[in-house]
Amino acid sequence: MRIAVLISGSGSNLQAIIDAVASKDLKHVEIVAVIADRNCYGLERALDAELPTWFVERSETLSSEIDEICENEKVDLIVLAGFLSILNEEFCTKWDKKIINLHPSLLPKYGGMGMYGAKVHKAVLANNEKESGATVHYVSSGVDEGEIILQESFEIPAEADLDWLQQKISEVEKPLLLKAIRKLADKSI
Ligand SMILES: Nc1nc2c(c(=O)[nH]1)N[C@@H](CN(C=O)c1ccc(C(=O)N[C@@H](CCC(=O)O)C(=O)O)cc1)CN2
Ligand SMILES: NCC(=O)N[C@@H]1O[C@H](COP(=O)([O-])[O-])[C@@H](O)[C@H]1O
Repeated sequence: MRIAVLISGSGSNLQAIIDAVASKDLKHVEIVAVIADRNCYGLERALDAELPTWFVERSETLSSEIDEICENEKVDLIVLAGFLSILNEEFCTKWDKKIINLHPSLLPKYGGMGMYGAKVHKAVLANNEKESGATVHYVSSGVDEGEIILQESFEIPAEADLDWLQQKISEVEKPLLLKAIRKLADKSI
């Protein structure tokens, strides 16, 4: 399965995919494109791994530029791994059930516009939630509204702070994302 990974940040989840492919923990998967919408450390990770990499500026044409790359590279699955631009309706319709997103909460809670990165963790802690987790879902035109593929939850201890939650989410979401990609890759054989 030919995958494109879309990033906007440090790329630790991209690195998890890179490492899983290299170690054959993720079989029948090839990263054929890494696409960033801003300068970010994830780009360095992609270049270090000598992966085909694109930088697409945030603009009205972002979705169509990403579409062209994914068409040209014959992408089978688009993985949003910390990607922070909203893909337009035309793109989401065309690539329906071929785009997945990793989100750092138990959707439908703490999803939608404005809910990304530490903003999610701060909201979860502010509401004194007793559990949280990560979600992998199909991407639809609405933000974080697509069909859920997999979720992994954990209890939040009373003494948990932002650092604890960020670390716990980071630990939980990487195997969850790999499990989702593996599930879709196995289906595609
Ligand atoms: N059409 C869709 N596009 C995207 C989805 C989606 O479900 N449907 N998921 C997001 C990822 N995401 C949460 O998982 C998310 C990303 C960004 C935002 C947000 O509020 N973004 C801000 C800008 C942030 C920035 O560029 O620094 C905004 O658009 O104003 C919310 C949720 C990826 N795309
Ligand atoms: N709403 C989307 C969102 O918040 N995604 C989150 O961004 C981080 C990216 O980390 P990374 O760049 O190190 O992979 C991850 O925690 C991911 O769940």
